[in-house]
Amino acid sequence: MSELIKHPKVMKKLQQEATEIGQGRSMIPEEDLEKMKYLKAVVKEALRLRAPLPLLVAREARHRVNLMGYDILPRTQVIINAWAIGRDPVSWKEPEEFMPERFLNNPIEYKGLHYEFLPFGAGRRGCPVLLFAIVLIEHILANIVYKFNFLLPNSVKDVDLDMTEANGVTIQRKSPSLVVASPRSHYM
Ligand code: HEM
Repeated sequence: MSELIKHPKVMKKLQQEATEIGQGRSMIPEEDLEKMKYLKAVVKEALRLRAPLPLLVAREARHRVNLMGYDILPRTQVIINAWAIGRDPVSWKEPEEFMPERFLNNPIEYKGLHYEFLPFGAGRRGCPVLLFAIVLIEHILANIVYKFNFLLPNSVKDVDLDMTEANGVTIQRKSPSLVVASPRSHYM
């Protein structure tokens, strides 16, 4: 939500898609989420730039491996930084920018097969509820942007929104998110 509020053009495009798919109904049903290609790109981009669990569950090396010149001995604890992987300039153009368009017509998925994008981890310790989490996020986001506009209070400008992240196991903004939600008239 913070990235959407900071990027009003992205929010507008997402709301246009929601209006098209919602067709004036009281709610966008789960079965229509598949048609919302821009929504899916927005969710992926948020997971790339703001990986909610930045460090994956720690692993232990089973064999000796040489990785980019580093010798990793058996039983070494390895911590994988999914947050940094999602911002690696080798894999991502303008990695610090929030640009959902990068995921349109792009086969990269978060299911643990594309190692440049691991918001849910990978392998046998990968997040077991990935599909449930994605449906929840998409369904809630589709419906709140369908029904509401969001403005920053106290004349704060979107460009000035402080996106500093707090330290912790999960990522969240350091300052609280204060927004004013107003109903969209007839969801238009
Ligand atoms: C946006 C939502 C979520 C994200 C981005 C996320 C991400 C992750 C990540 C990165 C891991 C570590 C994977 C690895 O090390 O390879 C993980 C593990 C796990 N997640 Fe999620 N998760 C989300 C939601 C949830 C929810 C809603 C639940 C429970 C209802 C959940 C339950 C778990 C559990 C139990 C593990 C540990 C699996 C294991 O160690 O074997 N996650 N999740």
